[in-house]
Amino acid sequence: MSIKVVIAGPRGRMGREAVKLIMNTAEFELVGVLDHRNGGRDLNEIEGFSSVQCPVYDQLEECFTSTSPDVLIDLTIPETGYIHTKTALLHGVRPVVGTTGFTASQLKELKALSEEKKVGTIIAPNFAIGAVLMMKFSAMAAKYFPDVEILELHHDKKLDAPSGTAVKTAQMISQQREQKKQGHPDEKETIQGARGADYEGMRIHSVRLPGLVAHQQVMFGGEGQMLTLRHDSHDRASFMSGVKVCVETVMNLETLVYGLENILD
Ligand SMILES: NC(=O)C1=CN([C@@H]2O[C@H](COP(=O)(O)OP(=O)(O)OC[C@H]3O[C@@H](n4cnc5c(N)ncnc54)[C@H](O)[C@@H]3O)[C@@H](O)[C@H]2O)C=CC1
Ligand SMILES: O=C(O)C1=N[C@H](C(=O)O)C[C@H](O)C1
Repeated sequence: MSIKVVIAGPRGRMGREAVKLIMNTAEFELVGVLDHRNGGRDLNEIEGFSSVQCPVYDQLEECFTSTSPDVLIDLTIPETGYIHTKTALLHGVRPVVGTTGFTASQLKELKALSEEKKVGTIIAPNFAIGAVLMMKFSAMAAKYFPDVEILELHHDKKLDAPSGTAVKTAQMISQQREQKKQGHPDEKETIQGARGADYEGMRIHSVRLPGLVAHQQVMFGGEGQMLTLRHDSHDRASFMSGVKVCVETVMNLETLVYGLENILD
């Protein structure tokens, strides 16, 4: 039996890749898409989708009622993605969320709702296996190198900063080290923001430039040595094997999983 999927944000950079993935995977069926600007049309009327037949909705509830999907893939923007995820949980539809920028309290609320409704949910700040390994290796390294700074670099159309990946990396590192104020105890910024964002004493620096896709460098400093871990997504195809695993796995979950590393062997 196929897994029925709805995609929110099909015209986006990630949404377009996700439409291709679902269309090219025999076990998945694209039953609808949510696009706030094109409700009532068919996807094949929209530029770039001439070979994909599928109804477009601008209201999520109507989409769910008409298509009875198993899974919602959300690839939109933070505020909207949060509302979509909540709405999906209330309708018994399993969310697979790539959208980043949710607050800690939103994540907590969605986790509680997922558990209450027993509706599996995956929120993955990064679907690329290489990025997940970089995060895991960073957490391992932090035990030996507690002085660390994160540099994330993205295209200049990105809305949230720091990236979801950088925040998740910092969280994973902070589970392996004591909170630590880094740098000189008396350091002063002469231009505000020079030292980056502060996550439990760990600095996160965000670069936004045309020409970039999605990149992160985690730098560890020790006595007379440096360790640098870096991952580069040069193409959004890098995220799609992770999306596929999430859609398959979420079917067997009854709680919320935050991070692809928690479902990989
Ligand atoms: N988890 C992961 O591996 C990855 C996550 N992302 C995240 O995915 C999200 C989307 O990224 P991109 O595709 O690059 O962005 P994009 O800007 O290309 O696409 C965003 C989509 O959201 C839709 N949208 C905007 N406002 C909306 C609203 N009010 N209602 C419904 N739809 C709305 C737009 O029409 C567009 O299709 C971002 O949060 C980004 O950080 C991006 C790449 C990888
Ligand atoms: O917006 C992006 O492009 C990306 N967003 C995710 C994030 O915020 O970490 C994942 C990846 O870095 C690409």
